[in-house]
Amino acid sequence: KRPKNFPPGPPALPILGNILHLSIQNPLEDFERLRKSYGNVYSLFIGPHPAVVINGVKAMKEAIVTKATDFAGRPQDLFINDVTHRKGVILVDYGASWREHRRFALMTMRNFGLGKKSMEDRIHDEIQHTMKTLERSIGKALTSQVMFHNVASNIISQVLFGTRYEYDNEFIRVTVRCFTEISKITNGPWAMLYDSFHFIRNLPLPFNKAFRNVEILKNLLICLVNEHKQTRVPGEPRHFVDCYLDEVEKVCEHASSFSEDQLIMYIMDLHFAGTDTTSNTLQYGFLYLMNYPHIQERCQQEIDRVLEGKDRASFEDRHHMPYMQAVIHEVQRTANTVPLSVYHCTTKDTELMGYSLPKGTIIIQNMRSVLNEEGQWKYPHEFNPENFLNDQGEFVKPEAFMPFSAGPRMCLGEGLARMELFLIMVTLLRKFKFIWPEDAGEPDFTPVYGITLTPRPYPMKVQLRSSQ
Ligand code: HEM
Repeated sequence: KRPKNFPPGPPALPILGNILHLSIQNPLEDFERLRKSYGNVYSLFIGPHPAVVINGVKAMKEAIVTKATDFAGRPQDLFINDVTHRKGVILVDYGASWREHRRFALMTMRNFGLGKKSMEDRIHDEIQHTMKTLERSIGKALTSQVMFHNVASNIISQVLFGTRYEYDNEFIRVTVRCFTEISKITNGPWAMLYDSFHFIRNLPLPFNKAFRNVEILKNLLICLVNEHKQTRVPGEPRHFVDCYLDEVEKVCEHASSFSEDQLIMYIMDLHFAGTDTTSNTLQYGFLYLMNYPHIQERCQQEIDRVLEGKDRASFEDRHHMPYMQAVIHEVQRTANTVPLSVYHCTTKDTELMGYSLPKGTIIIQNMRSVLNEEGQWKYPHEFNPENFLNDQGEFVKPEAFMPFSAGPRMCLGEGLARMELFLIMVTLLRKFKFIWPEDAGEPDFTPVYGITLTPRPYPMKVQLRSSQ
């Protein structure tokens, strides 16, 4: 039963909640359909759990920016919480442990070069390896799927462990596979059934694969942390893991939430969040650029002009590349990489757009409702970089651009992701032309649903650009 003055929504059935109103394969269309019937703030029951779906910039900002802390919790009784043992940073509830770990990640990433030349160097080093993969594929069709996951995984690995892995190394192959599978299982049909029906939680059903994958990843990370413990010099950190271990030693001196046990899930969180998001955005980026060759060419003209005489792009160059900036932002807008953000929950009884929401209500951000919102974009429903250009051809960012969400829980890797997207796309487009193979048929932009949206595997042909 809906609490008093709770947002409206479709009638919920006992035990089943609203599961029959949603496609368990991909509920995104249903979220849009329900918005048309019930408005920008409506409610659903995920089994016994009341949830509110937020749509459109106005409601979204009121919740996660204006009433920030009221909406900054994370639900704790879902599939994903059991899989990640309620540790780490992404899914941890609003409170001291989350705050300390978030602050630590932001500070340590800055100390290890974010916003500085050293992070650009790491990204460029990794791009060199991708370029070799592409050079070997000239004239043949290749699939970009694993390639972009490898790049993104290695960049965040450099920050976390000070290491990159050859693309055929066991560690990177297993982690990328496990991350990709977890991303799909976690928002997939079995997770939805797990969240709705408590009695199936101990049964041997397909969702157990996510638990197995997390165990595999945990064991790999425990070995890795143990190796680093053998060689570290306290007080002289080489990377994120060393910094954290220094912090754990300080715990003896003052109360803190830092522990070695936390560390494993924490680095898994950062590694996962840093891999599956950027790589899927890049995959969409190149899919669009191959199918809109005039846009690809216009990017290349701007890149050639701005980088003339320079060996490589720097992140600062973005200020002289309004078109490239517009294209990258348009890729992010249309890719809608994290379609339901990460579920929030209310930390106390609160209100939203005149409705009353009790403490503990699950909050689902329908990101598409903002990224495609009519009235916010010149061309809400098409891939068109003009969405980010004004009449003078200057780059502008409308307030509805929020693929990283907003407020206290907003993505803490935004700075890194933006640097990666810019340097990778500019460097690859400067050297190569990306071509949709003639025999590949019509492109399919329909995403595979999960925590992240992924394009279906597609072929790509590369040619060296004659001017380079
Ligand atoms: C294109 C790339 C990326 C996109 C679109 C993206 C998007 C998001 C979104 C929508 C959230 C949820 C925010 C909320 O709950 O309100 C999030 C959270 C998060 N992201 Fe990202 N992300 C990206 C890249 C990264 C990278 C590279 C890292 C690496 C460090 C990262 C780390 C995190 C973490 C740790 C959180 C949880 C923050 C918290 O709960 O306090 N993300 N991201």
